[in-house]
Amino acid sequence: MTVIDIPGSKSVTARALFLAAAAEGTTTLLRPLVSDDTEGFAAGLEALGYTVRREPGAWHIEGRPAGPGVTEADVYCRDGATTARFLPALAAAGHGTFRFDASEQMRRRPLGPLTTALRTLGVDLRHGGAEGHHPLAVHADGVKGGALTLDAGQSSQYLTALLLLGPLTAEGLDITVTDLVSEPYVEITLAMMRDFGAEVVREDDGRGRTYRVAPTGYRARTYAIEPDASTASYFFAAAALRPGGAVTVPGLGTGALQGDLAFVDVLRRMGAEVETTAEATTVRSTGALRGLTVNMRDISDTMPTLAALAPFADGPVRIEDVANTRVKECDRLDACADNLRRLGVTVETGPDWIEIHPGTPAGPVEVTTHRDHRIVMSFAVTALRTPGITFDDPGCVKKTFPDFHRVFGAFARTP
Ligand SMILES: O=C(O)C1=C[C@@H](OP(=O)(O)O)[C@@H](O)[C@H](O)C1
Ligand SMILES: C=C(OP(=O)(O)O)C(=O)O
Repeated sequence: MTVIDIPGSKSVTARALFLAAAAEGTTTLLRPLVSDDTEGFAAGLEALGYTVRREPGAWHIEGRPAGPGVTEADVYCRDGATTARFLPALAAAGHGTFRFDASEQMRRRPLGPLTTALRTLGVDLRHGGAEGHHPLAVHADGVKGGALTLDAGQSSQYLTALLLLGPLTAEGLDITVTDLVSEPYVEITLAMMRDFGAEVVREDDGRGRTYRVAPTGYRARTYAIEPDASTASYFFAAAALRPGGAVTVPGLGTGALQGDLAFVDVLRRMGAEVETTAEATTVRSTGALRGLTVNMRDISDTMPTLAALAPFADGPVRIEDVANTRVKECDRLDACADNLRRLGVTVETGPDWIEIHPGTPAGPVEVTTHRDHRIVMSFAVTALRTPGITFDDPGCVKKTFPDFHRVFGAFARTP
């Protein structure tokens, strides 16, 4: 049985950095993810005048409940959507002029509903180019709070950014949501806000759901980051694929925060054996890999993992309700379909679905990654059974897992 230590969760690290920065006191984050996304988030905080002291295995953040420690800043968000969407909300609670920009890839990704919501709250926010995209400037003078309606059908990160801002407003925030994808990420947000002292409730009525956030601020604490469940999906998929394969991931057990751990339920439906204890999750191959139809609206970061595994199933794999994967690091439905077709696999796609037929992928093929870490890590699973797969940009895994090739390669070589 191979035991793999998976690096910390990107989503939990990003939220913890926001909460620590906004809290009263000094927070210590244990086992934060160290990758381009989270280092970019921490660097963004530093540009805004926060202090982040990094030690191996622990980051210490001095909180500033009054907001950024500078009155003017330029923040570069790299490729990270958590950085690009959460930090403008943090800046809005402060006082000053804060300019944000991001990579070409991130500039293409939308954030219009978030910028519209911030303006509704009275924030003077101006775009440097296209409306609803980076670059943008926040001319901040605190946020009074109030009520707003939000469409988070394209990204839950708009809602998370506003929820995180809620406790920093003068009067609190009521957010009524008309549509929502990736809902488990909002559950992570709510749980972590409460861990840092916030009061937030969710009410459902005929019109939809409303999140009511009280103006409590946040309290610093020591917080341990759990391993990244989306990263773990490549190892779980590999274990399910390899004859006699098995892997245990410690730190992702029944109490895990991340919805993406539900990827193992998909593998179980396909025939793998899955065991989840309080401390860990184990996936074992049974030799069977069945086709299935699955709705991945809640766990769409694992759509490419399943797509890359799918040709080896004994029937078609149809993945539904994943339109928002078209506005990630790349259009992931098209990227998965194109690369699978180049490997000789039959694939159909629609606006929000993909169907992959059984087949034997054949190289040599250089996978077109579109600088998307998940395309690389997913097709590394396909490569376990397909000689001749290479990548046009293997290094883009640095977004969430700089050491992926070494760790996954060593895992693949274990008998
Ligand atoms: O809040 C978060 O940390 C995330 C939410 C999800 O995005 P969407 O809500 O845009 O689907 C997910 O895909 C992303 O990797 C991380
Ligand atoms: C979509 C992703 O990242 P983000 O939206 O945080 O940039 C991802 O990590 O798959």
